[in-house]
Order: sequence, then structure tokens, then C-alpha cells
Amino acid sequence: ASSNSAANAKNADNAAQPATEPFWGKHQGGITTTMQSHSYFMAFDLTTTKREDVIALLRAWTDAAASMTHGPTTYPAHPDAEQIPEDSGSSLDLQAARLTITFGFGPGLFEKDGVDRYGLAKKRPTALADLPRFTGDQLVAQRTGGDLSVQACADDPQVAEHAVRRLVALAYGVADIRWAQNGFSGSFKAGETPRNQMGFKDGTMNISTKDAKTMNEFVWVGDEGPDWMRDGSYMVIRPIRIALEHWDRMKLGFQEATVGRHKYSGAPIGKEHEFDALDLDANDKDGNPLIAENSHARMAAPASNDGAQILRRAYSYDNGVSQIAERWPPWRQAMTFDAGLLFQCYQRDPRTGFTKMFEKMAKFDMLNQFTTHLGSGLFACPHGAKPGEYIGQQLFA
Ligand SMILES: C=CC1=C(C)c2cc3[nH]c(cc4nc(cc5[nH]c(cc1n2)c(C)c5CCC(=O)O)C(CCC(=O)O)=C4C)c(C)c3C=C
Ligand SMILES: [Fe+2]
Repeated sequence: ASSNSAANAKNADNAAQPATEPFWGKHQGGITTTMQSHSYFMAFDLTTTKREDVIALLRAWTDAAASMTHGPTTYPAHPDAEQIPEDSGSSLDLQAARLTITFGFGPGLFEKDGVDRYGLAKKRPTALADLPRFTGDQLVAQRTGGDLSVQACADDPQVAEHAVRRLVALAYGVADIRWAQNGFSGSFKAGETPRNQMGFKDGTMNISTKDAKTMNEFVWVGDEGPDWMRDGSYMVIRPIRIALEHWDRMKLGFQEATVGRHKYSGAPIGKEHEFDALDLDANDKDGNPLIAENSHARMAAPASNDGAQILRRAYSYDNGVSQIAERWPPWRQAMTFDAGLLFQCYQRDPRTGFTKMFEKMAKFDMLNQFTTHLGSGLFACPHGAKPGEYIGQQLFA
């Protein structure tokens, strides 16, 4: 718990964040970066049959990502009416706003429908094993999978959207958009944990990115490799719709029992302060567990998962409203918020990270009454690059 409580020191630095984040480095940006206020995630299907096209795309993406991250985020306005502008220009005059761009490789880069399109099938890491189907999964193809992923995060939504659009333009004829989701993170004061749409502080217990030992044990790929993944990480991303209207009709006590924490303070049930230790053995006067057996906080705690830990970096999303048929009485059919959490986590191996944790949660977590997993992505995010290299270069060497 001590390393986890340190996690929020990251929020304490927030007021003094530099306007730009480094692109080049041992690790890709956007993994340990203090969460920006906005995010734009996109997954692509590769349409080319040529390995050289994939390499050229990754080189173009890397160069564009480095230049946009370091600023200016776009090319200067182009005076020639006979030319197509090199860039949409939608971020002209805007600061880089701590933009980061993170790239990932999905299973389809290595092999698709049994076809080794780019001579990479033998290089698929064992840790990039397809996720199993979890209880309750309602995955739709339009929000699932992808051969490549990009995610732009910035403190300005227009900068993040511009960055993804530029990468889409560079992918023309080589990769098509498969699915996308933008998101936001509740603004917070220095040192405070943001709240999610359910009104609870979300991110209290997380791996401290400054704790190198824990990061090396649970987040960064180590000697088990492969080389191109060492110091990289595997990312699981899942758009999870939350039945917000249903949640809003629940009594406070039930909301708190479901999460296993108090709503306003964020403290574990029975405690006062947000960072008080989660005592899973504490009982009430009748001998019942204070933190309910199937509450979210208990089910997700490392102690309930043989010590498993993941680095969470989730954003809320809101796509407006859409029609839904409720599965609970009185079986209402109505327009409801198409909103929830774009859950995202990084880990050294998804089999011992997300899958280990979620297999049990998917069956028993009380939160499941309000949440539906609508999509899923699994991506290998290689280590960072040095100037002159491109992301994933070692994989193609
Ligand atoms: C399998 C991983 C997880 C999924 C899926 C997930 C969904 C999900 N979570 C919330 C809200 C909260 N989560 C909180 C804690 C928490 N959640 C996970 C994992 C998953 N959550 C972990 C590992 C933890 C930390 C547990 C610990 O170390 O003790 C909390 C409590 C506050 C906090 O610690 O951050 C909230 C609130 C939602 C709304 C959601 C799906 C929509
Ligand atoms: Fe959670």
C-alpha cells in the first residue's frame, strides 16, 4: 500500500507540468506521463500486403509524432493555392499542451486469418496471446481489435484530435480506421484524485510510476523479451459503458458498498481518509466484512489476486445518447447516455495482469450490474525510440 499511496504524488506535480513532454526515450510517452485532460485513441486495420509499406508508415508516424510532440504541433500555413496543405492546420496557434503519442501493435500485425502478411508470425510474443472471452462480455466488432493503435493525449482536446488526424492522413492507402474513442479525465486540483462519472475518486490505488522496482516487476517487459518489447509494455483497452441513469437511482450506501469505498472522501469503507489502508479483514459488529466480499475495491486489490498489479490509465468517454433496452425491471426502453470508462491498463504480461484480475471480477464484481464491456483491444507497445529510429524498428530488423 505504501507504494500505491505514493501514486498520487504524481497529481501533486500537476500544477507545474512542462508544456511539452519528451517523445524520444527508453519508454514511449503516454504510459507514465501524468494523465493529460484529454485523450484520443484509434485502432487501425492494415490494408497493405507489403512489409515495406508498414515500415514506411511507422517511420512517417514516428517522425510526425516527434515533431508534433515537441511543437509546433502543425506545419506553418502554406501560401500556395495550387498545393494541398501538408497538414489540416487545425492546431495552428495552439501549444503542444503536453501532447504524447503512444503506438501499439495488435495481433493482426503478426498474423491475420492464418496469413503471415509481413513475415512477422514467428515474432508474435507469447504474452500477446488473445484475451479469453470474459463473463458478460458484449463486444462489438466496431469497437474491438486492431492491427495498430495510436493514442494521443494532451491538455487540449483539439491538439489531441489534430494529432490523430495527421496520423490518419499519413496512413492513407496503407491502413484504415477500425475504431476510435476519445475521452476526458475530470480536472483535479494538485494532489487530488479525479472523480469518474459515478462520482467516485478513481485512481487512488495505482502503481506509482516513480517506483522503479514495482514498474519493473509489473509494467515494463524485462529480460523475457523479445528485445523489441524490452522496456515496452502490453496495453489492454476496453470501452465499458456505464448505466449512469441506473446508478444515479441507487442509495448512497449501496453505491459505496458496490465500490468498497466512501463516495466523497474516497476512503475505504469504515475509514476516514482516501489513502487509509484497505483492510480486507475488518468486520462490522455483526461479523460481516466491512468491505463487501464482491465489492469492486476488494475484487481488484492485489491481495485478492495473488499479488497481481496493473498500471491503470483510464479516461471517461461520452458519445452523447443512444437507445437502450434495459435488462432489469421495469425493462425500460429509452434514450440513455452512451458513456462510460475507456478502461486502459499497462502490464508486463496481460495473462498475469488484466486477465488474472478480470476473470474473477467479470463473474462476481457488484459493479457489473452497471457496466458492460462493449469492446476490447490488446496491443504490444514497444520500447521508445532514439532520434533517427522509428517505433518498432527492432521488430523489423
Ligand atoms: C480488471 C481491471 C479493472 C476493471 C475492468 C475496472 C473497471 C472499473 N473500475 C471503476 C472504478 C474504480 N476502480 C477502482 C479501483 C481499482 N480498479 C481496478 C481494476 C479494474 N477496474 C484496480 C486494480 C483498482 C485498484 C485496487 C487496489 O489496488 O486496491 C476504484 C477505487 C479507487 C481507486 O483505487 O482507484 C474505483 C472507483 C469503474 C467505474 C470501472 C468500469 C467502468
Ligand atoms: Fe476499477
